[in-house]
Amino acid sequence: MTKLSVNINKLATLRNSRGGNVPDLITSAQDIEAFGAEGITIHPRPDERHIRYQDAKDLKKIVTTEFNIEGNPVPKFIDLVLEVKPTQVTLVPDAEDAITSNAGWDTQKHKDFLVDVIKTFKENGIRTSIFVDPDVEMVKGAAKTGTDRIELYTESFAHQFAEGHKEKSIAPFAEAAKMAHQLGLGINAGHDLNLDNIKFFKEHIPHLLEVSIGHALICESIYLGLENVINMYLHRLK
Ligand SMILES: CC(=O)[C@@H](O)[C@H](O)COP(=O)(O)O
Ligand SMILES: NCC(=O)COP(=O)(O)O
Repeated sequence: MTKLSVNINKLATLRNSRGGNVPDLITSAQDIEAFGAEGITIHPRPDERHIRYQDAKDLKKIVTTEFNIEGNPVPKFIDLVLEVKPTQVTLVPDAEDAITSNAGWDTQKHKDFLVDVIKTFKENGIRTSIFVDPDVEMVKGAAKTGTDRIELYTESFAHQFAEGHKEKSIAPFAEAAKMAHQLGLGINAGHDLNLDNIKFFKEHIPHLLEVSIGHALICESIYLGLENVINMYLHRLK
């Protein structure tokens, strides 16, 4: 059974674009859970361009499924996570100016740093996951950090899958996942997963515990909801 955690960054982007509180992230998260999602993911970035640090605190009060906070463990982020105490923290090596996450950890180069922060989070009862590329050596390095789980960075899979290279797209992920399972690591995955590629990914990655999906899920929701909403307006305008 693979849990679906919905990343609500894009709802915050929409809210912030108008300066008000529409859509309301609290109501949205509650509805997303009511519709069956098994987790809520947020990825506050240092510039707070979508999720604000205050959102993390407010969401903690109402999320009843798994609450997953992702981000680069800079001091401000570590303090936030220790205060909020989500179910899971996912560590991502984001550059400050990155448009979106674009690489996994070098788990060998950053081993000592990761060991330290992971220990701190685990001592506070927070499950840890670290974002890694589908590279067996990086998975082996992850196992040495003490993390509970890894999150496989699926951008390369999604890109190659969309170009029709299905077998090539999944091969490194299947290998990395096999190694992670052998080493006792839980397996999450995320980035650019969507309605077209998720079934294939799930079928080829055994022991997949959780996927976090945001950008595509919100775009798909807008598109698949358009017909319904346009008709509701037309009905009211009769
Ligand atoms: C780690 C990851 O892949 C996602 O959290 C993604 O980075 C979402 O962040 P943005 O919504 O800022 O693109
Ligand atoms: N961890 C990945 C995530 O939360 C969502 O990524 P995306 O679906 O917005 O690419």
